[in-house]
Amino acid sequence: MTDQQLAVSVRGVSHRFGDHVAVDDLSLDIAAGETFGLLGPNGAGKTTTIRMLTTLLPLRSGSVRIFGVDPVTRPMVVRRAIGYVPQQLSVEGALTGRENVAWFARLFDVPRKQRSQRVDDALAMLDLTEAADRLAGTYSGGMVRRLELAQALVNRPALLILDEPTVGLDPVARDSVWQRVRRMQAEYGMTVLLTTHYMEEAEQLCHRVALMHRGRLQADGTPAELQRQLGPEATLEDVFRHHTGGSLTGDEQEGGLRDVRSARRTARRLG
Ligand SMILES: Nc1ncnc2c1ncn2[C@@H]1O[C@H](COP(=O)(O)OP(=O)(O)OP(=O)(O)O)[C@@H](O)[C@H]1O
Repeated sequence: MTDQQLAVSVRGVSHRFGDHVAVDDLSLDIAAGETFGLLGPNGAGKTTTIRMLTTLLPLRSGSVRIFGVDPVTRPMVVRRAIGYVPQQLSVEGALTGRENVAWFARLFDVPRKQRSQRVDDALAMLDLTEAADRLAGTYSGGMVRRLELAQALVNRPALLILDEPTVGLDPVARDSVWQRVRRMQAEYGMTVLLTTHYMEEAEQLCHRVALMHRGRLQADGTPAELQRQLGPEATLEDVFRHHTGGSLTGDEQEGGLRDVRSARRTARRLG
């Protein structure tokens, strides 16, 4: 596969926080147009990896290419190609849904003449047209998440990166986010990279997945391939448990604290 057919190519990437190795010699490829899931328990290194791909963290060792472009030497080209929905809230409650998306359109340098159409299109794609002129502070958790997707979509990114897109949402809101992600992907043909703890989400959305544990890549392939390797009856959750030593939440202590943080984030979202 050539560099252009690869949306993301990661080679031998590591990242330390002090003595702690958060990402350890990671290599993976994501083909253009596929939906790729980065799976792993709390603290596996998923967000750190994403932050390096999006140029938010410096790349200290190894190499990354986004559509063949080196983010170290051409960070602006890479940033323009990427739409990023982080775990932290990126919606301003005192602005309307439309104003939130318009703000992102300005941030991303969407040409002035196209802005209002692009904002309308992004809101429509996420089924937020009717609620567009309400303050985002009045939105439900699921609507906030859809508004964040609309923000990330407004510059028509070639690569959409979603960090735990449905954490803290109820099953109905989760399903509605999944539908929109599928629709966005089908309509714009973009590459999607998402992280998730939910194996059902990975099975529903992802063409291929990679499993990380303690900073290292443990396995990658299609969900069906990984399941087959383990046995005829294996589920993706069995695969996950097999490669992470049985834990869906990582190190118990760390998982506890991080779960609280994640629940707080969700509560803020909903509140
Ligand atoms: N800014 C930081 N300073 C110090 N340590 C950090 C920092 N960010 C992350 N870490 C540590 O690096 C490791 C990987 O964290 P990371 O957030 O990448 O994991 P994750 O797989 O995204 O987890 P989660 O699913 O909980 O978001 C963890 O042990 C975490 O505590």
